[in-house]
Amino acid sequence: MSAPASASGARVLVARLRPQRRALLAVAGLSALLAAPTAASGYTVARALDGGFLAGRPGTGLAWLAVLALAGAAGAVLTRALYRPLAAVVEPFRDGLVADAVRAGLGRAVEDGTPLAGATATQATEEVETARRTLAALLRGVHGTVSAAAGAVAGLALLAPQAVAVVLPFPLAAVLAYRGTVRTALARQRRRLLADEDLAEQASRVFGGRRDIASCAAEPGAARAMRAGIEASAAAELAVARNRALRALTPGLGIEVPVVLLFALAPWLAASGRLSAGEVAGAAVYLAAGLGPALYFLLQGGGGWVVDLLGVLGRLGEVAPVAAPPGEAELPVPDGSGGRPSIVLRDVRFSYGPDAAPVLDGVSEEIPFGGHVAVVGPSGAGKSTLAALLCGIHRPLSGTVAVGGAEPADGAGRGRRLALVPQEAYVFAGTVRENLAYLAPAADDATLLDAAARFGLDGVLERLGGLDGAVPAGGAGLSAGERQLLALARTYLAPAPIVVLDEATCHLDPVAERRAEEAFARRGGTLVVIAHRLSSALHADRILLVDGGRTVSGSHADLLAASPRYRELAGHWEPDPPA
Ligand SMILES: Nc1ncnc2c1ncn2[C@@H]1O[C@H](COP(=O)(O)OP(=O)(O)OP(=O)(O)O)[C@@H](O)[C@H]1O
Repeated sequence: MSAPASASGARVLVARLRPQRRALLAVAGLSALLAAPTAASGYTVARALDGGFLAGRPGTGLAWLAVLALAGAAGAVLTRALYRPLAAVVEPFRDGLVADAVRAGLGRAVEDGTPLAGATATQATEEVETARRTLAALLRGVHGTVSAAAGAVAGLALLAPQAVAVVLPFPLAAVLAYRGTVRTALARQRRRLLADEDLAEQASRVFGGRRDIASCAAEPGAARAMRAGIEASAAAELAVARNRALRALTPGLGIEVPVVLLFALAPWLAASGRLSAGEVAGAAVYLAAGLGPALYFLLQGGGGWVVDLLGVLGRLGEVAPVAAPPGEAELPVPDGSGGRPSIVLRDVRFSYGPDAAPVLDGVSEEIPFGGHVAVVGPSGAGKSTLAALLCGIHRPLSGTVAVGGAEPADGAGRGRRLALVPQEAYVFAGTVRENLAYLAPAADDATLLDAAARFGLDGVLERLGGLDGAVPAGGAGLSAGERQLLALARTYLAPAPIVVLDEATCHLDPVAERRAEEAFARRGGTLVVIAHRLSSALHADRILLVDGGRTVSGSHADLLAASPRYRELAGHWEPDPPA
């Protein structure tokens, strides 16, 4: 369990850090410069002792210590300069994770009808915040300690190459011992995250249903369920803490043991002429002040943070993938499904309340794959109700509705089977690209521009500043028609093979409406248009008249001949726009 978790956590980490490459390079560059003051530390101490204080030249010793102080000051200036690029890495990283978690939660809600519940909130807030805080702490710690460790090893190799072979195996052994505990740590951390999510889910169910719980006197059962969740979460937390305690022992092996060894051997090293007193002191400085903080950071703080970060990112990667959901290869619209019809309504009855008169009463229709159907009828006849039944917004009281072979409200991927454009076009704050590509995140710029051109959006794009132009919240500054065109182009790009336009062109002039319907007709797939103009109906393969709870369908000529209601409607419609 732990290996895939860490691998998927690492994938999310890489994917989310990739856009911040430049800031990361700045962090790495400044960190490399920070190695210099540490590399100088042991050497200056050795020279201060051997060439200064121990040689009876305190002035020289003080001068070397002044060099040490200057190196420390330079390190402080470099550390300060690091904070700007660090922020440029961490904040966009958090924003990206929040966007992934919210997008995935909404995607599940739209596609599978999974309600947006406590787990999504925990993912988008608690888990993302843990990831942000951990990454920030890691980067802050890593830049100083990695450079200090590199500086210490380089300095030690220059000052006392003989000491390197004696001293370095200890920190390496400590790292290996620590590594042995990581696998268990990852598994335990994942169990803790799942327990927290279960608890949040349980709490949102219990709090959401508290009135029902009170009215059924089900409080003891609800309390038992909550207690079980809390106990599971506490047990998982305890298991993580135990693992941490074990790991906390490893740094001593890496640093304290070799420092003691070095001092124990110092008389022999000095007497045999292998190391001077100053070099022993310098080597101890490298160990304690250079390698020591790095190892403590790695094994006590940073290593645990890596485990936490990979664990939490692994979990986020499971529920909120960074990669765009549908690839371009999945997008093409099927041109048929083994001869099965695209939409089937069988004896559908629907009313808005138990005592309300049915809006639809015994409707049976079949729409083939690739069909283009216009739904017409007098105001209040039930056209939008029919569209809502097709989309699974309402369920029939009796009878069945099947869309793309499945019940509209159920099943995974319903958003990939059918897309609805309602009369009120939804346009959100973001770029034009984000608005267009919302249902087809994998679409490239050329595809987006092509779709925009098909809907006559070139002028709008030019005005807003192209695909990167900003769309204000609610589409402020765009006309109702322009908002509809954006929503239509977005749906045009969607993978769904069945599209329902519910008066989605009502704010367009007849020419723009015609262009939009032609674009959808050429796109392929099944098109159901709730029409408000005769021209829309005339361009469809089939017209479906909703009237008095029933439907009649046929061609324009069929309906003119058979239906007085249709003749009446056709008489009131605007004439066709001039060609
Ligand atoms: N949420 C609702 N609750 C109760 N009744 C509703 C609801 N929505 C629609 N109705 C009623 O159901 C009937 C059908 O409404 P619907 O909106 O489907 O008609 P329509 O043919 O789309 O009308 P229009 O062309 O005016 O948009 C109407 O009598 C309407 O008042």
